[in-house]
Amino acid sequence: MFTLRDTVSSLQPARADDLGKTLYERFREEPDSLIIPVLDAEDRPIGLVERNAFFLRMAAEYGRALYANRPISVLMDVEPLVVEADMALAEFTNDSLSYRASDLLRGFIVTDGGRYLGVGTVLALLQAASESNRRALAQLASANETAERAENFMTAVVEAMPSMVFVKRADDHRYVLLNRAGEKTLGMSREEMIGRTDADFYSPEQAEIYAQRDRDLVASGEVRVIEEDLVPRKDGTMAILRTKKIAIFDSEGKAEYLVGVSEDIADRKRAEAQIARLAHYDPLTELPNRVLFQKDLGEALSRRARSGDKLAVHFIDLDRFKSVNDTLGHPLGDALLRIAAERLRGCVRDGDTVARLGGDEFAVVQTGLADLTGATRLAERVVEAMAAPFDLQGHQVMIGASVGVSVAPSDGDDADELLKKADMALYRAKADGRGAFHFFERAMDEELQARRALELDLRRALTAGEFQLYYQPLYHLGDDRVTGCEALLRWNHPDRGMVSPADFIPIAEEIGLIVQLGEWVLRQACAEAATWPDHVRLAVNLSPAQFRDRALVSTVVSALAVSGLPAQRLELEITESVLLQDNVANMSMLHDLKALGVRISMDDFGTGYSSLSYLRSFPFDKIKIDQTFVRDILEDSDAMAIIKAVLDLGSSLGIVTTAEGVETVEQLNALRDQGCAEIQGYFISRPAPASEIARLLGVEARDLRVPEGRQAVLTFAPKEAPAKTSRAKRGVRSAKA
Ligand SMILES: Nc1nc2c(ncn2[C@@H]2O[C@@H]3COP(=O)(O)O[C@H]4[C@@H](O)[C@H](n5cnc6c(=O)[nH]c(N)nc65)O[C@@H]4COP(=O)(O)O[C@H]3[C@H]2O)c(=O)[nH]1
Repeated sequence: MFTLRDTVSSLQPARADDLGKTLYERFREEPDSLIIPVLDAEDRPIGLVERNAFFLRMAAEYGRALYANRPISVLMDVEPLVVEADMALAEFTNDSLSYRASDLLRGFIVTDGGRYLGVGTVLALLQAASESNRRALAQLASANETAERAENFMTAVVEAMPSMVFVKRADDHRYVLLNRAGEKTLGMSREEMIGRTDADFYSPEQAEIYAQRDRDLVASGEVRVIEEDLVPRKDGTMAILRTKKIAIFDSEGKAEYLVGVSEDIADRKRAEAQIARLAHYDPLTELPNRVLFQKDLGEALSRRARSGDKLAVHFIDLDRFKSVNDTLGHPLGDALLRIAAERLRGCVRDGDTVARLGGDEFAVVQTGLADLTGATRLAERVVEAMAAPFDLQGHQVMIGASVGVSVAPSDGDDADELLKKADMALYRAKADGRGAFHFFERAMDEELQARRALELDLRRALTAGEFQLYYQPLYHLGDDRVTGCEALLRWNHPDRGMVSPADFIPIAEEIGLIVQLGEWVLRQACAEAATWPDHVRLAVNLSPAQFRDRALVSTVVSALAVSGLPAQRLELEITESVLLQDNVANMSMLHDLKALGVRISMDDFGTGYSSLSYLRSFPFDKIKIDQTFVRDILEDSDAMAIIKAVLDLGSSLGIVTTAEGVETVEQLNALRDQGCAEIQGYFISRPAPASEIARLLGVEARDLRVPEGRQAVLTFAPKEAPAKTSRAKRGVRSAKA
């Protein structure tokens, strides 16, 4: 007996928890699969995903981003028609008149004992019917009236099929059938078509191609697929069809009919083109994305190798984009990126590639250069174009851009290498003050290697016990004694010797090590300070990056509890950048710390924005005047005026003021004359290890005083050899602000 088992083609199913991107890849690799059945863990069918519906969904804006990583169970839109394999075709055709035509046409799932076996398609039904040489139909006919029902069924199905179905006679290639979808696809009625051949509709060349295909089909006896065929419609427009054809043979093996099913793939082609576009273009700016940029750069480099010209890669980063995005919101941030992309397009020549690599990073491939003049000009044009104000719905915004440039062949001839070197040059342009461009130089590579090595060493240093704390006294001029010590971190590198905190703290911030390191400093310093006399406070620097760690307050609580140091003896020094970034959260942490009884100092005052509003926004216990003012106090009347103003401000707000970097008795006396309460600096003592400080504090408690005289009295010799610092100290803790 002819059963549905004979119509099953095995089609690899998907699992409910597979991801959308698995389906996407399968549909692309298997153009024959119109559906993919979805199974549960026990191999039972639970759904179907349709090719066209799926592609349209993935091609929609953000479609891929939305669905690619979702499980297939979310993407199933169709309840499958499930039939058991042993069902007789006769019975199926009987029953099938009650099914929805679309269920059948899309394909139905055939199971064996409830478990998935494969899919049945209408085309497979037709084919199976011919292969069994009408045996099935004859049997059906004998089973009273079933043949007629089967034929009715077949006709109903063929008519309802959304794909074009046509049948020709195998001997003279005359059309004998065209379904409704076929009439629509070709723009021709069946009356016009039936009884004629292709030669009656198409050019002789076209008709001959079709005739040859038909002859091949009969000769091979196999299913043939024409992946993409441009077929003229009656009105002259073109249909894009994918056609599957089979020949149907009679009992003597003579070809009787040629059956074709054509699918109009114009929509699918459009969706695929859209997807290809999404894979290569940035939807926001419509510029090529990183993938296409790298492809274009690779091709441009091959052309360059033949022509011998130079080629430049410009890596462009918008300078203050993040703050625009944060303050004006993402829609205006997007608008800015679109305008920036437009300006960049306006800077380059036709044939050069402008791409958005992501975020606020863009890149340009500039080809056909005889020397570096052209590259310099382009970089200048980009910097200039980005420096002009951006009008964002009435907000005038200035951001600027920095550019790093690498050149082939002098900096390399490989896409990744050139991009990497342009990036290094960009890093330098930013470090040099932004709004500038820089060409790659070999030394940058060496610097980068050195920095990488330092990063690796730094990650290791904490466990290797290479960090140590030094302490520098804070001297109270009114009480004439040391009333506190500031903990200053030292890294004793096994090969490099002492590395300055100005060199390694910014790196620790960048690589995220500062939280761990800062916690070590707090715990170590609290433990050491707990052994000092009760009136001596401990000051500890906090990096803005430590405020990103929501556990900061509990770390402080724990360091105090474990060491037994009273909270009132701990002073935390912050810079104003802590108040600049993520203001609300940081402010609430500062209040929590203050509520513990810990004192909060504003460090390096006078170097940044020094906005008075910061002093009003939080009840600071202390202001530390930056050492640059103290250094100039005797020579520069402006420095003196600023110090006076800060001292007045401190006293009117009831905040203690400390002057940093006091190196001479003249500076000390000048500060004392202005009413400064507290000083810190080499004149009192250089930073020294804990053991020295403990000794000093013991001695000092007995008899050391700073007199009105001329020399330093904390006769304690400077113990610290100065560390080599390659960067200015200023802004060390605000590097990431
Ligand atoms: N020329 C001169 N310099 C003086 C004088 N008196 C003190 N100094 C130096 O000035 C710096 C004062 O620390 P800072 O402003 O908080 O500046 C510190 C601070 O911002 C940061 N830092 C140090 N330790 C830590 C730490 O444990 N955590 C964090 N987050 N930052 C730290 O590194 C910066 C540099 O630290 P150091 O190199 O130890 O440099 C120290 C100190 O050695 C003087 O009379 N003349």
